[in-house]
Amino acid sequence: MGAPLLEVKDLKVEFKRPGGVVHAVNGVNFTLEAGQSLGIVGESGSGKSVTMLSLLGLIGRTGRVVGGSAMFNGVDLVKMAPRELQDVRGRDIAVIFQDPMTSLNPIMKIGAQITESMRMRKIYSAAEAKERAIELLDRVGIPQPAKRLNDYPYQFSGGMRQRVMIALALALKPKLLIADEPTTALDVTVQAQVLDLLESLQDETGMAMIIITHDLGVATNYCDNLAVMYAGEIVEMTTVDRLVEHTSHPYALGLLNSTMEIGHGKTAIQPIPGNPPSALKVHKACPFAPRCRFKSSVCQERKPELTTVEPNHLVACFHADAVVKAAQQGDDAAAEVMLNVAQPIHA
Ligand SMILES: Nc1ncnc2c1ncn2[C@@H]1O[C@H](COP(=O)(O)OP(=O)(O)OP(=O)(O)O)[C@@H](O)[C@H]1O
Repeated sequence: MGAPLLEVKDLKVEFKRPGGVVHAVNGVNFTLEAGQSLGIVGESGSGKSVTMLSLLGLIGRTGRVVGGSAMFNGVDLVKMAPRELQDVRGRDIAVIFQDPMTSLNPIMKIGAQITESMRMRKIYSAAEAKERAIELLDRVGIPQPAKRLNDYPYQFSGGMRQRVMIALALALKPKLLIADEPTTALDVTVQAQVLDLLESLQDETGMAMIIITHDLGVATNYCDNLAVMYAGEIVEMTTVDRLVEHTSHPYALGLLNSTMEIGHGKTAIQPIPGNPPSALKVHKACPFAPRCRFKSSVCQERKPELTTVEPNHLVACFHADAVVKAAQQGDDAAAEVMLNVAQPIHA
């Protein structure tokens, strides 16, 4: 097999701010094959967006990639000059955001916005670009596409604006589409329509897709693989089926149990107690330990590495076996299992 489409190794991103340094991404590793879809899930502030935005040079003036690499199609995105990166962005990698207005220009007709990138790169003549814009709007489900080319973004509903943004993102046939909370602002019915559209577009075009979401239900329904992030790190990564059946990190188990339709208990939502740690802190021990019912003294002494437990299944937890056992036995048994494995904590 050839090189993956995207290979991120030990990526570290920081922000400087008056109160100190924000350690937003603390050594993230993952690979994505062409045509695959990866869901990145985790609570707010876990570093999902910054991981992806840093690859595209979109972390502003205070953000800095302080370590690692991101090989995409044979080039390291992290080392690219801003102009080169701008060229990759849009052509090979497209991004869509929760709020389409961050990508759409409110004072420009959408036809001109969709054709702009095609004309700038001189791939299509003006007439061909217009034809393709109509084709794209039609494909994303905008009725009367030729007529709507002359409308401004405010003339579309939220769901329709998201479809326009998808058309814009697909204009140059990207190899990778990054969707950052693509449907969070939409109502549930429209959410499903937009996600179904993304899924069928991915099948048609063969592009790879990364969906960043705090909604595990969305990720399990629409992705091949999942990466669970906590405190700026990936703590578990595997296929959707394996994550549900062999959940091995206590945080991933907590996320599953807090999602009614897919949780192991399948009876009631069980929220994860406590709060995520401050991003100003550098972690020498397991960052999840303070919230973890599986913790033992080692978790407070050292940080677990992301380790391969099975082909295509990586976990960063000293007690992964106990978590799997507890998850498979159901939650009532979890505490009992832990009585057997946990050593006392010396605070
Ligand atoms: N421009 C910035 N300046 C300073 N800190 C930032 C900046 N952008 C993000 N951060 C911090 O980086 C950390 C990771 O943020 P990120 O947006 O990646 O989280 P997330 O998992 O995507 O959360 P959400 O779902 O809320 O977007 C957070 O602690 C956040 O406060």
